Amino acid sequence: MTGVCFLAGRTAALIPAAGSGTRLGRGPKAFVEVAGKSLLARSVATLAPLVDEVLVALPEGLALPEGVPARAIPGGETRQESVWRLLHATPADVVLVHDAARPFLPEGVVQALLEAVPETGAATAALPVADTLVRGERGRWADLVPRAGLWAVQTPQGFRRELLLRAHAAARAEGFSATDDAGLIARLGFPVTLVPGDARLFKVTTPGDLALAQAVAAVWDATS
Ligand SMILES: Nc1ccn([C@@H]2O[C@H](COP(=O)(O)OP(=O)(O)OP(=O)(O)O)[C@@H](O)[C@H]2O)c(=O)n1
Ligand SMILES: C[C@](O)(CO)[C@H](O)COP(=O)(O)O
Repeated sequence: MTGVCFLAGRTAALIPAAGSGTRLGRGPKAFVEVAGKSLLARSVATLAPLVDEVLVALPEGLALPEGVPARAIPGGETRQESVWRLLHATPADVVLVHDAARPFLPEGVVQALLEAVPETGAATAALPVADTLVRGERGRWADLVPRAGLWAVQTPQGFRRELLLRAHAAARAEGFSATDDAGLIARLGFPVTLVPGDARLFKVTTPGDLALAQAVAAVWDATS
């Protein structure tokens, strides 16, 4: 174990990076570069010094970019399937699942997650919702959604690996799919700790996000 000494056992970062980046429209998204560095390389750079190993799920037939300190496996058809495969590729006791598509990961968020996991077995970075929320119908305002108590869920998400494996296995057995891993745990009735996330942890999803990422990179690269 390298950076964190309050956890017993081995820790692995699992990075689902096998998506096709359809909404961004620039090919496999993990390989898209921002200020000369791929989204994947940026995500790995924060995590590698804080865990024992980094595992990445890549699109079939693609290899890791040179110099990325990780081990790669082929990903699946969905994010959930990619994480399922990653979970089977490590013996680690604690896993941090982090989207390659969230390239600006403050170290403090990782440390907070690693401190939270021993308490409940599951924790996620998340931010309280700051905007007014509304349900729309055919482009028109239908109902106001009270935002009190609502959080926007980010990654990383940290888990005892056995617990996350159990949650994934249950979901697979029932044909259930979720947009993230913490949701699979909560669905079984287990607690998930909400750890303060960070605005810079936004997910690069659309071309507009890529423009924002270019601007953040200018500051990030100059200060970290
Ligand atoms: N079959 C898949 C699909 C997604 N991911 C990963 O899950 C993360 C979040 O997914 P998303 O942002 O939706 O990425 P894409 O699936 O690539 O985007 P899109 O839905 O626009 O195609 C990304 O790091 C992506 O690479 C994955 O590992 N395997
Ligand atoms: C896992 C996630 O990033 C948490 O917010 C999100 O659910 C991924 O969603 P996507 O539609 O697969 O990008």
